[in-house]
Amino acid sequence: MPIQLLAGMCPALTSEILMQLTSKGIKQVIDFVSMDPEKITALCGLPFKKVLSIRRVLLAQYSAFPVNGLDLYNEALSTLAVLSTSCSNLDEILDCGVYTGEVTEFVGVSVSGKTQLCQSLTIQVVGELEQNVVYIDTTGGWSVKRAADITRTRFPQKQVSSVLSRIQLCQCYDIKELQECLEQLQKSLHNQPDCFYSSLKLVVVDSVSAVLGSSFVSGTYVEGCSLLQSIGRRLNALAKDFAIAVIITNDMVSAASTTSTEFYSMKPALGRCWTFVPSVRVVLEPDKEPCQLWECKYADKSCSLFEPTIKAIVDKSVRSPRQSTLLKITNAGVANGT
Ligand SMILES: Nc1ncnc2c1ncn2[C@@H]1O[C@H](COP(=O)(O)OP(=O)(O)OP(=O)(O)O)[C@@H](O)[C@H]1O
Repeated sequence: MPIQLLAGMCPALTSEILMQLTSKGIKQVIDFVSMDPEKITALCGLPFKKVLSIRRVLLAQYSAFPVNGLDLYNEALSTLAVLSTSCSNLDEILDCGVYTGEVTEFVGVSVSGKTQLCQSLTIQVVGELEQNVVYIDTTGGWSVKRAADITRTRFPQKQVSSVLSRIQLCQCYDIKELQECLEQLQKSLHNQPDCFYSSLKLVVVDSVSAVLGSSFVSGTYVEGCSLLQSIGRRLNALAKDFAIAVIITNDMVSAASTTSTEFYSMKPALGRCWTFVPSVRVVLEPDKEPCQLWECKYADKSCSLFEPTIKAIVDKSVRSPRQSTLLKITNAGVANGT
């Protein structure tokens, strides 16, 4: 803040003193309060006591209220929540579940179970914790029938319609729509137009990589990257500012391998400019060939017999080491694998 703006606000800071300060290069309030008062006295030829009194007034009026480390720690604890996934294997590798204030990413090839996991977690949060969820679907993968089936199997005593009414579904099919949707969500969380937002604990984006293609095709590569980074920042801001858990999914794509034994290897579609976004990244690897899983994905009847097993590997985490576990997709959603 320029020191000139304080003219008339602090009686001791007269226009002559302001001129003397600015002529000696002390142009910002921060320059004044951070400089040694004796140095200011010598530099500007001002009385030492006057400099001290101006400094005291400025510090009292304009500095932030001091908070100690313990208060900050307690505040962080009170806003932190860990949402259990209902699957003990997954909770174990995630250090008890999905954390509010963080972005958790699930990466995997097509049919590796990313959407099933997102739907499963959503039903868990609305059914068990009775908290609200915003589900942003960019692939058309959200299925009300599947959500209702998981609800009926997991919470037979609850009314499906009342559980599902806690979910707000948003469909976006390009990166700009996604950006607008997140912007709108941030505004709604600030203004709280209805009580839905005060109990919002989870935001799901399935998938971020699916909206990437359209923007890279229609715009330049740099434009696509900057849009992607702004989405990443927005997701993190949502998580941190409103103590919400954010779950996103990311596809795997083949890329030229750096080892001499393989021609290509699989890599997350959202590349380097995305790596700073998630605090936790879990890679999902199905045990079956994708073609078998595709058959099952589009043949509803066989799914319950099939129950594919998925290996979940923690690839990045601020808490737990790299570890893996087995999961299974069942009629009741994601469960422990054998
Ligand atoms: N009711 C069910 N019971 C058991 N397994 C199921 C059921 N419904 C779907 N599946 C399994 O879930 C898998 C599909 O997972 P999902 O659609 O979550 O994949 P995905 O990683 O999101 O794929 P994509 O990236 O193509 O959207 C299939 O292997 C299918 O067999």
